[in-house]
Amino acid sequence: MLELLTCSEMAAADGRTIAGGTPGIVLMERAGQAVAERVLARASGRLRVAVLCGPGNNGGDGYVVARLLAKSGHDVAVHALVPPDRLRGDAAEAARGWAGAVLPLEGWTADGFDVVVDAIFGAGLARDIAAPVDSVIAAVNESRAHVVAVDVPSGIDGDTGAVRGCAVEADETVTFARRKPGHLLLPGRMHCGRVHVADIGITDATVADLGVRTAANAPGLWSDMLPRPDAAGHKYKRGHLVVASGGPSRTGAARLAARAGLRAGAGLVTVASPPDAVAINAAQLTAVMVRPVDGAEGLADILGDARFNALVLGPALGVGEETRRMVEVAAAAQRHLVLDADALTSFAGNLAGLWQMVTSAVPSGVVLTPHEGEFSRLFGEAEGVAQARSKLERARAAAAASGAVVVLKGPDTVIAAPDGRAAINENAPPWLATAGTGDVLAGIIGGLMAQEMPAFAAACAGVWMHGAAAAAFGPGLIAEDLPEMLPRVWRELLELLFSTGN
Ligand SMILES: NC(=O)C1=CN([C@@H]2O[C@H](COP(=O)(O)OP(=O)(O)OC[C@H]3O[C@@H](n4cnc5c(N)ncnc54)[C@H](OP(=O)(O)O)[C@@H]3O)[C@@H](O)[C@H]2O)[C@@H](O)CC1
Ligand SMILES: Nc1ncnc2c1ncn2[C@@H]1O[C@H](COP(=O)(O)OP(=O)(O)O)[C@@H](O)[C@H]1O
Ligand SMILES: [K+]
Repeated sequence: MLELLTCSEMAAADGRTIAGGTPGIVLMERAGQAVAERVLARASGRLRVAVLCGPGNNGGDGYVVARLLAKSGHDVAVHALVPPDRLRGDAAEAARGWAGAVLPLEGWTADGFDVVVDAIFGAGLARDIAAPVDSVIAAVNESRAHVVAVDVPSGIDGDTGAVRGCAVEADETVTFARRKPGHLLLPGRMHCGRVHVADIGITDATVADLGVRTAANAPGLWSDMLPRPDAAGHKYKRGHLVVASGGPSRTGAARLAARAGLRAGAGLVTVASPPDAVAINAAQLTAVMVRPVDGAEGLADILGDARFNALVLGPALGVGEETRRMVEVAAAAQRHLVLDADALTSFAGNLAGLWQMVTSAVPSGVVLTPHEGEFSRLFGEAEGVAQARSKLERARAAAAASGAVVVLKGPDTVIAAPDGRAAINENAPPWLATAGTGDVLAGIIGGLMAQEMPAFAAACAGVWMHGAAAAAFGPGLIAEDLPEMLPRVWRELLELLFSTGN
């Protein structure tokens, strides 16, 4: 159930289900039923319900909801953007099932309604919302009524999560078969309230046949690739992660990443430190080791030892030629690589160099972890990025342009692979936005890759574990707290895996 369907994939699933013998009106009836159930779940007495119906099938769902709620004894008013005789197909049929009055949508006010069912626009939203719907949406958002959106809050683009002019702020959203990217991407996610997925008879096999490439990021996506504790294992079997440190006044970021890599399960972790910063690093490290490494040349020397199998390069490393050369040395030495912060910025304006470096690295892949600023410096000019309609499409275009797995960070982090797979993360709490948490993320992903977890899976798992660690700690979090929460996250993950037999 982790797949996220675009509006056109949903339409294809709908079409195939209808072709398989389930009439469209039956799907609409089930959709309306699922929405009505959500409203009824709240009812302790007679409710005053406004059902706001648009001109398409989203409105059709609304007429079904209106009929079912009225039948259950609630006081229902239908307000429609177009008169029922202008509806077509299944929506027209659904409207014929509504015996009550149909009032105009224009000028609707929230007076006295307990519940608003938003069935104005769903997957068919095609342009920005204008008058008179804009003022109706403003009235919905100002009202005290409980708002239940059908499929997506009207005004939210289901594919991109964008607000098209203005959008309903729902308390609950009932969608069908699977969630859509717009339920997870911002700002869409903030408009949905709680999202329920209703089964309307579109089978898992029908969804599987669509070849969907986008998923919500959750353990089901990568748990079978997680490194497992092995009774016969020893530390050398769990990889040796190297994290490069900046100079004497810029060492903290590498230590944060290093500790996170160790907590993520790497058998050993070494901070590769400029010689003049070794004393500072050594004074603050215990389980993590330190080694003097002087720039790209020094890195090439230590990579003569095949046991150093993964590297995190970038946190506070410095922007410029030397950092770029360190990245190239690591890639040429065929190590698993996580590139963050300064390592990314060192390739700004040099996408061809980045591509060359990535494609010379190990086939299992390179992971790039830009935040929005680093992303635009690096990929602003990349093919497909400027034209992309959403964060999801931008991350995908960047992965294709670089050949690397791209983790485009933020409250709705998108992880995209060059082969087109992508995942949207949703477990990161807002208190994760604090200095140094990005360094920790790079370390977690590096730690998983040191254990030979494939790049895309390691990136998805790392992002999820990072969010789960922050959620487990709670508000007041600082970056140092994150690695210390990983044991709890691991325990929960492993319990989940053993309980589901995976
Ligand atoms: N697929 C499935 O499996 C199932 C789908 N189901 C339901 O169907 C919904 C999709 O229905 P849909 O395709 O008819 O689109 P919908 O959102 O009703 O809007 C289209 C209408 O709005 C209009 N319009 C668009 N933008 C506008 C704007 N800014 N301002 C003004 N007008 C605008 C547009 O006009 P046009 O662009 O043609 O001029 C057209 O008339 C889906 O969300 C779900 O609820 C369920 O029944 C269960 C099975
Ligand atoms: N509003 C937010 N809600 C949840 N997570 C966030 C939010 N803003 C940022 N993050 C996460 O916090 C981390 C910040 O990383 P980054 O921007 O590299 O910071 P730093 O360079 O200080 O380490 C990323 O994992 C990002 O996804
Ligand atoms: K809607």
